[in-house]
Amino acid sequence: MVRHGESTANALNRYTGWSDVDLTKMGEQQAHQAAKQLSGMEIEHVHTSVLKRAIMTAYLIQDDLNINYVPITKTWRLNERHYGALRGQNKDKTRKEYGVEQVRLWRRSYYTMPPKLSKPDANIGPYKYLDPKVMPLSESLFQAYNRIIPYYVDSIAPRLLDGKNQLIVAHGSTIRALIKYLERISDKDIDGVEVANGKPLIYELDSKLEIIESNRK
Ligand SMILES: O=C(O)[C@@H](CO)OP(=O)(O)O
Repeated sequence: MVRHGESTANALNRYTGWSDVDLTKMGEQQAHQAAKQLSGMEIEHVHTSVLKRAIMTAYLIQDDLNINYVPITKTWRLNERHYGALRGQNKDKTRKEYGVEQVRLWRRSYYTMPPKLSKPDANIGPYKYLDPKVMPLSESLFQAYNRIIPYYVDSIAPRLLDGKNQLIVAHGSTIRALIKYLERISDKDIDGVEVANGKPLIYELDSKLEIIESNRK
């Protein structure tokens, strides 16, 4: 699992969520670094979100590994957690306005929802055929988990059971949800888990999809 490289919003310290922002030059370099760490692994399927910071990271990694031919699935289910009305705001500014503890809860608690949008985003582009009823106004990690894990169960686990290594290029909270599921981390303890840009988390699983080894500290 790889979190996308640094985005323009990360560089400006802004809440991002479903905003579709580009990678910075540093973000592209982080993707190349990630590819170096993955070299030698036989990857048979790539999964990413419908957000271009993850898609571009995936493409750069595929290109460096010379596995451009490997099928890639882009799904809204792997999108970052939706940051609601915080989207686009500067994180330090919100700390000053709402306090450090409130911001910590919005960013890292499992059940806290960020303030909602007044109406959902338009059903256009990658969301054109997505049931409007599931377009979020904002999401807690719990809500994001409930859309992410069915994708893991339906589309990633069957290929793992078939012995296939797969690359998931996604987002901080998407990957936190997957870590929570794979490592059975409690609702409380997940608030201490951080995921760095462009640093592959490699899990080796047994035939029951339990972890044999991982490089996550
Ligand atoms: O803004 C976001 O969408 C995420 C990831 O960059 O930020 P945070 O780490 O604050 O959840």
